[in-house]
Amino acid sequence: MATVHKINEDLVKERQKCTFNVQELTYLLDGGEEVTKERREFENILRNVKELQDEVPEVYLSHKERYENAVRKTCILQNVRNDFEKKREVLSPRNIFRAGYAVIKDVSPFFLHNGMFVPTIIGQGTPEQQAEWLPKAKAMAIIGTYAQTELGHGTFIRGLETTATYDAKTEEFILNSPKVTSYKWWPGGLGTTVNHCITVAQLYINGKKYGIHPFIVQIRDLETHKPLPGIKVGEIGPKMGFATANNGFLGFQNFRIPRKNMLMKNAQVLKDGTFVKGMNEKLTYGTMVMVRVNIVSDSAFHTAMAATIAVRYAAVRHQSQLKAKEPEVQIIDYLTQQHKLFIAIATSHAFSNTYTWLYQAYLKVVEDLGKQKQDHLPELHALSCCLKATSSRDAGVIVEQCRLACGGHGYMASSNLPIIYGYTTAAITYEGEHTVLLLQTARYLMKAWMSALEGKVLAPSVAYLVDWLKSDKQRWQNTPEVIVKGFQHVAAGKIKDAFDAIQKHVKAGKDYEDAWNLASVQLIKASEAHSRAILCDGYLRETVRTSSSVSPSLAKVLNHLVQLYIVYWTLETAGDLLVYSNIGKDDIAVLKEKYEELLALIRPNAVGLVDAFDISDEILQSTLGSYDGRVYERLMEEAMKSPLNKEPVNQSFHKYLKPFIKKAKL
Ligand SMILES: CCCCC/C=C\C/C=C\C/C=C\CCC(=O)SCCNC(=O)CCNC(=O)[C@H](O)C(C)(C)COP(=O)(O)OP(=O)(O)OC[C@H]1O[C@@H](n2cnc3c(N)ncnc32)[C@H](O)[C@@H]1OP(=O)(O)O
Ligand SMILES: Cc1cc2nc3c(=O)[nH]c(=O)nc-3n(C[C@H](O)[C@H](O)[C@H](O)COP(=O)(O)OP(=O)(O)OC[C@H]3O[C@@H](n4cnc5c(N)ncnc54)[C@H](O)[C@@H]3O)c2cc1C
Repeated sequence: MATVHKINEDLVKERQKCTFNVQELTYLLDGGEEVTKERREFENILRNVKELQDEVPEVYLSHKERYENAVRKTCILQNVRNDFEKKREVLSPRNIFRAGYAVIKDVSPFFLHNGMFVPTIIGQGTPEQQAEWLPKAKAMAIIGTYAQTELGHGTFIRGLETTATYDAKTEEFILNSPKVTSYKWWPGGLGTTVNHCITVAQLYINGKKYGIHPFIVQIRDLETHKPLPGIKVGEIGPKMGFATANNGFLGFQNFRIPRKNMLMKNAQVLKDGTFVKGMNEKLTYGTMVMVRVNIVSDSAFHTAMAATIAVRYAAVRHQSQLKAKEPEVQIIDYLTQQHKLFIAIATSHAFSNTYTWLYQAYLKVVEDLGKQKQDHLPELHALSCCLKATSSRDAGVIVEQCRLACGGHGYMASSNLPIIYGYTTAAITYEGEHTVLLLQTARYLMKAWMSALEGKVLAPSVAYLVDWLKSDKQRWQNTPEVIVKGFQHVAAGKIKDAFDAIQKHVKAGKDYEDAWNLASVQLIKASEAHSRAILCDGYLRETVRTSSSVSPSLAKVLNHLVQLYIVYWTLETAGDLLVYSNIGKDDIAVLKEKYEELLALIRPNAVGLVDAFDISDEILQSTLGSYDGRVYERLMEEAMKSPLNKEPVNQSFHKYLKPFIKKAKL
């Protein structure tokens, strides 16, 4: 039987101080009591699977052992999931994603199978193609990944070099990687795990290029797992994080696949080689839009994990005295510590709220596309790009801030903050590099600005541009609603400035593309400001909406958090607000005080708020952040697992140190 330890006394006191019902907030964050129950039930089953317990912490395993252990555990996880889903509902993707952490500790080699392979078959395949591959993929009789990026190109996907040349005689495509730069590079699981992949390649018919399209390709023998003839596949080696994701490379040499393997929901190649264009060629990029939306949810979760670790640790940790002769204080009582940590809690809420409405917008566009309507696609693309970019970047900054807030112990692998950081920082690059995605949104914003100048009706997310053009700047008030308007004014002002900068360069004789490049620093700043306005506006609106359906005590805390988020960003961007809105120096002084008041209001609820994220110790995997707060004991227990502590004298002493010291003495 597992030993039950006493909960740290500081944490007990913190939990007694909490003014709201933690469970109520957990249900709200999960999307309902049923979802929480389902999640807890599944996590509980996993907790009791003996084979999933690691005897040796993963950090001490070799690269190869770590991967093999991850595959072993992923297969067990999948079987447990299948059994669970046979008896009950299909688990929600978010619950699967969370539970995965309790098992893999890092990134699963099956991540891309569930994250992109299956969704691409659904999003890009015809009903016949779905009928052929989906049952096998869902049951994991075939395992796949999404192979788009190449050594030479990740961002500019129109420049991909893998070719798929149609041979009408045999009704096949011939796949080739003409140069080293054409090799696929990065896809998760591709190294040694998957036997199939979605390959994105340039389509050629009768010598004519038809752009990039997705193909479903079997790359390994299903029985022997050996690469099929014409396939060169392998793993790309160690990275900053993603240790067990098994990212790989892939090259093709005259590799033939049947015509039906081109995913043809959007564009088709008929038997005789006729190319049938789709409604919009950018629909081929559909899986990326979906994943960008999901990354907002991932960012919320990673921020919640880091906040849970750092807030609990800050409640347990005592260091220095505030006043002489008084005991050392809990570090959470330093205002600077609250400044580092409470924004982490609020940010996670901001992203969760944003994901809720963004995901609904995504579903609406998918529904519309089914009816051949694509009016809202450009707006969704612009929103998913800037919100993916901003949420992943903010999450990266916050996770690092939480690590720093844990002092030296935050640097320990056993704090789990390094792994969480490895994950969050990767998300800033993958699925569309940060700057590149901000520039995609900027492209949309420039068009929106032009439409606003022409007096056209704009999509809801940019409608503030019309208001800004029509009205004088609103009289400043330090209310959340007026501050959000202020953020919109900053965005509108920066959008106008970037637009004018482009025009200035064009008037001076530059090509539009060069003018764009010359204005691009301003363009990304405009995009960031737009993103912040969207985040604050959406978070505020969602909080107002949910507040009416929760208990008054919880509504009050949610209100403190949203205010903290808005005031924090007001103070962070005060310079911009002074330039573009009616805020005055005195308003900023008042908001500084307001911010300090909010920190004080949140302080008694800090531990309750992170408890409400309901991240189990098995998922958190942190010596610093466990529910019971046994920080020092756990640090020592984990240190004792080091192989270097298994023998009193390491052999290197006899081999190297002893002769070295002897020589030094002479
Ligand atoms: C809830 C639980 C979650 C669990 C898991 C969640 C997630 C995790 C899963 C997996 C993630 C793990 C690993 C990541 C895997 C990858 O990284 S896969 C590879 C991703 N690669 C990229 O993202 C590449 C980025 N590049 C691009 O997207 C494009 O090249 C580009 C930058 C957009 C440019 O494309 P281009 O064709 O050159 O277009 P151009 O800039 O010329 O624009 C033309 C018009 O097209 C519009 N447009 C562009 N993209 C889209 C789109 N996706 N949808 C709709 N429209 C689009 C663009 O706005 C332009 O419109 P105009 O009207 O002409 O202005
Ligand atoms: C952990 C991880 C997992 C991944 N998994 C997968 C996967 O499963 N499948 C897959 O296909 N891919 C995957 N990728 C690849 C990933 O999608 C690409 O790395 C990403 O899209 C960025 O492309 P790139 O590497 O070509 O960067 P580059 O485009 O070369 O970026 C380098 C620099 O150039 C700048 N830059 C590039 N173009 C422009 C421009 N137009 N304007 C201004 N600046 C520009 C960028 O801002 C950046 O600073 C993964 C990557 C990582 C790190």
